[in-house]
Amino acid sequence: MGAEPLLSVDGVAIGYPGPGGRVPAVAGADLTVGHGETVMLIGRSGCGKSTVLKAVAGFLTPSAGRISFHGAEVEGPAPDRAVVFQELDQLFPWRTVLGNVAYALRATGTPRDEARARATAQLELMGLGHALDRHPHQLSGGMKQRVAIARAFALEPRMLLMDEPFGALDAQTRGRLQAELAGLARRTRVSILFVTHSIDEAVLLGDRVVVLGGRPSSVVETLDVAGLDSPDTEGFTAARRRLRALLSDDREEAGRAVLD
Ligand SMILES: Nc1ncnc2c1ncn2[C@@H]1O[C@H](COP(=O)(O)OP(=O)(O)OP(=O)(O)O)[C@@H](O)[C@H]1O
Repeated sequence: MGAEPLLSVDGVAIGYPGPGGRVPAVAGADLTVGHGETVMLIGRSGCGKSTVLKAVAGFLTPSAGRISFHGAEVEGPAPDRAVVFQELDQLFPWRTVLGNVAYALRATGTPRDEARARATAQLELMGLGHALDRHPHQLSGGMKQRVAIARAFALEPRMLLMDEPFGALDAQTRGRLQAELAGLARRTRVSILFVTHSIDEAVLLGDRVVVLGGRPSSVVETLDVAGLDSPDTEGFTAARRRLRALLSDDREEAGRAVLD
């Protein structure tokens, strides 16, 4: 791991336009992601996880604070930060599986033949070699997410930004894709910032878990969960217990804020 983190989010605040002016969503996000590290972002629904991820992607501009990536301030989206969303309809429905992945490479300046070759190799690596000519409507949910992940990896980004990519999948498919992602991340040493609702997913996939809480939200705790990849172990259970406590505290706080 290099001395400087790949991603550094410092004192970031983000709001959205509301009827009476700007409504703050995130008040103080502070986190880092090191080279080759997987950092999970967790918090109750609506606490601003996706908002932070979108700002790192360059889709939203913070009203305060700073996001630096690979030594420069984030000024907009770029292929060095590839995004995978939860929605199963993030592929172009009129393009084939191969076309979807090759298109992303073409759009970032890769020559046609090289784009097709790289796309084919990545899709084969992810067990989709038999489905290159299919269209998205001919795929299962798990296959669609696998294509979206293949498309992101094909770009060879420095960082993957994943917004609940497995949230719409059944438990079995989710487990399979989690294992595949962990394997790919290990092999490629890509860095990952991953939003999840699931405590077990956070502990299983993460090196660290960043907990967002409060309203507007800020980082309430960061947990080291590196190496905890078996749910039956004492370390895994302790991390799960701590995260449950933090998340239920935050739900109580949120409830009080509504009642006050
Ligand atoms: N485009 C938008 N315009 C106005 N408000 C928004 C917009 N996007 C999000 N918000 C608000 O900002 C807050 C944070 O939303 P965000 O989607 O980042 O939360 P989240 O933690 O990712 O939620 P979830 O876990 O439910 O996906 C919420 O109160 C939400 O209603």
